[in-house]
Amino acid sequence: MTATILDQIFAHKRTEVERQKLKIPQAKLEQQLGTAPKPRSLRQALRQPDRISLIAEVKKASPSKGVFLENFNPTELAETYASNGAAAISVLTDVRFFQGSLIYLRSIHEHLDKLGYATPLLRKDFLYDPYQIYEARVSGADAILLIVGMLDDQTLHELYQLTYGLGMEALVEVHTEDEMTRAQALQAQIIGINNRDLHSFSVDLATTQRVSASLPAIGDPQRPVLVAESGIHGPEVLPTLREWGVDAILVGESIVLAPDHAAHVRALSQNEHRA
Ligand SMILES: O=P(O)(O)OC[C@@H](O)[C@@H](O)c1c[nH]c2ccccc12
Repeated sequence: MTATILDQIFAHKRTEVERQKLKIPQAKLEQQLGTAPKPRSLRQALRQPDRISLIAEVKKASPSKGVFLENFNPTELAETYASNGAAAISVLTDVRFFQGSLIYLRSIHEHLDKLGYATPLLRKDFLYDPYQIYEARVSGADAILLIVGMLDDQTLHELYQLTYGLGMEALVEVHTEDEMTRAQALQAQIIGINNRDLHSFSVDLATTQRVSASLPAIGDPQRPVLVAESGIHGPEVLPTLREWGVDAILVGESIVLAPDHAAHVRALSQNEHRA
């Protein structure tokens, strides 16, 4: 089997995390927990009865498509998202492949705080080690991403418990029916279905419909908050997603590539469809 970009990402991530641990040991991060800002609830921000909520992503680049934004200003972008109706903001912190940074997360938190926005922030990265969860918390994350496909059940469980133990929430990402079964076994409260296959990078929106079929019925209080992730270009797909029982969408590329970021965020956020 040839090494995919995903394999390269994992291999490099290990090096990155081990290097960070030498710079700032976990004990040091744990000491900083006392002064870290109190997390806001992603779940509450996403679950609106009559609309699809938008998680807008601060995304400079991707491994499959390269750099999206030459003049990338993460705090300005986040401000545009928050002031135009995004319910939450996803901040990519992977350095090598997405050209993100934990520093962006921290500065976005500070910037929005100063402006009076309490928009929850999601740390978007390839998380596999408790160290990264502590890192997220002290950097101002309210929630983190856990990708089921890259974690064994024990690690998944451990990271999930730690996340909630530290007062944050997890967006548990799946791409297949099997992964959905594992997310449900975890009793995950927020489940994201990634329409993009992380191995081939091909995108198919129908993944959301297919993979969500095993969830409790729409309206059932046991049903987790459902997020459709990736490949969403414009508001025209929102009515269909609503029919499929989607509570929120996670959008990066189409926003950062839009000529007018604010207008595109507004278009994706203002979608009141009465059921
Ligand atoms: O840029 P898009 O197609 O709107 O997708 C956003 C988001 O879903 C995507 O960035 C993503 C979903 N899961 C991930 C895991 C790692 C890195 C990135 C991702």
